[in-house]
Amino acid sequence: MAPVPISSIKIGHIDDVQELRRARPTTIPDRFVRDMAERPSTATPSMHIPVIDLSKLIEGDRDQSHTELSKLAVSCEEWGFFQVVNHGIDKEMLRSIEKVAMEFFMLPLEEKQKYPMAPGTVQGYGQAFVFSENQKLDWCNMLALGVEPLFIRNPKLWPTKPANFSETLEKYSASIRMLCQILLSFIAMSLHMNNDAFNDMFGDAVQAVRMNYYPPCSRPDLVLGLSPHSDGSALTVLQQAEGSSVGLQILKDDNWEPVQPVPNALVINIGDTLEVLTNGKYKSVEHRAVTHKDQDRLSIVTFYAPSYEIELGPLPELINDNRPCMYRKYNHGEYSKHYVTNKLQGKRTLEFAKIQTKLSC
Ligand SMILES: COC(=O)C(/C=C/C1=C(C)CCCC1(C)C)=C/O[C@H]1C=C(C)C(=O)O1
Ligand SMILES: O=C(O)CCC(=O)C(=O)O
Ligand SMILES: [Fe+2]
Repeated sequence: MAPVPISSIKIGHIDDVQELRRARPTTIPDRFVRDMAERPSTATPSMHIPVIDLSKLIEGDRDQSHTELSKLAVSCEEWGFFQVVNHGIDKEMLRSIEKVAMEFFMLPLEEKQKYPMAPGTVQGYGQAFVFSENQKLDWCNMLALGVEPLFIRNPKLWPTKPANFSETLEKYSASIRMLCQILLSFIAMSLHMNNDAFNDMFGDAVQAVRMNYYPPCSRPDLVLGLSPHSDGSALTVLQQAEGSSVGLQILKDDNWEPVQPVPNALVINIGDTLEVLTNGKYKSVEHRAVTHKDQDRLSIVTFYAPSYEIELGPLPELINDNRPCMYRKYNHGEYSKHYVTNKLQGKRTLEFAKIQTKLSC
């Protein structure tokens, strides 16, 4: 995907938050301090998003799989989020990706800066989605990499330290890819569609990984770890590293609700692409990350989306009198370009595809 011309973007100096934390300034630099309306409130109760047991879907008896499939439908329709347990990915694999990611973030800044995320691009180490000097910054360091298909990879941005980084990421990504395909087949079934419908439609699916490291922040009440956004993917798989602080929040009934991690579960969320394909039946829900005063946090996020060539739009079987067509047809490559060239701003990116007037599809 073509990066935005670097010369056209003035983003100013971006402080590295791990270095900021180390320096322990008495005040938080202004570029990180959010306007009042955006600041996270402290006293929110922790709520439990639905938990789906994949083993019941795959090998449960008729009743179990039927009940779990209905739970999956409700999760996608009412929450846009669920946690999946018994997903088949070994604990060792989960720990090994956490270990290499953490080892990378703990390297000296000069080493990490060998893999810079250039302004206007989304791959490498740094802060993505920054397009102006007066944009507020997230209290987060990230390493984002395209994984599949091979042409989206930029091998120069794959860290050589720790030595087993690439091998671990390859193995992890292959198992997460399989999980996404399995989940998409059950999601299709939950919509009374053929189980292969999405996997066949997606072609050679695009897969990218983003590792987010949130150092502690002395004023978690003033900053955000990650700005509110919905994901542009079809599905996102989010791993909250073992021992991390609670940090993910989802917008539910106009309240920011923290997601309590379930040990070894993976958090799955519906991205904009499935919202469009299902004509808004399944929701791509806004979410953000907050920071903690004393604890750091690591999340490993996989975005899974159709091939760039694919033309998308609401599926005809999900358009009816009760649910008139909400989105126009578009090319997924164009949407990806639109997504990565705009700042994260709630669900605004999806306006790209929204039908504003009462046109038919
Ligand atoms: C920091 O990056 C993101 O948050 C992100 C980007 C993903 C990508 C890469 C790192 C490499 C090239 C492909 C892609 C754009 C997927 C979010 O990804 C979402 C946004 C879209 C669109 C999507 O499919 O996933
Ligand atoms: O770190 C988190 O919990 C949220 C990450 C996220 O939403 C993302 O990377 O898109
Ligand atoms: Fe996200």
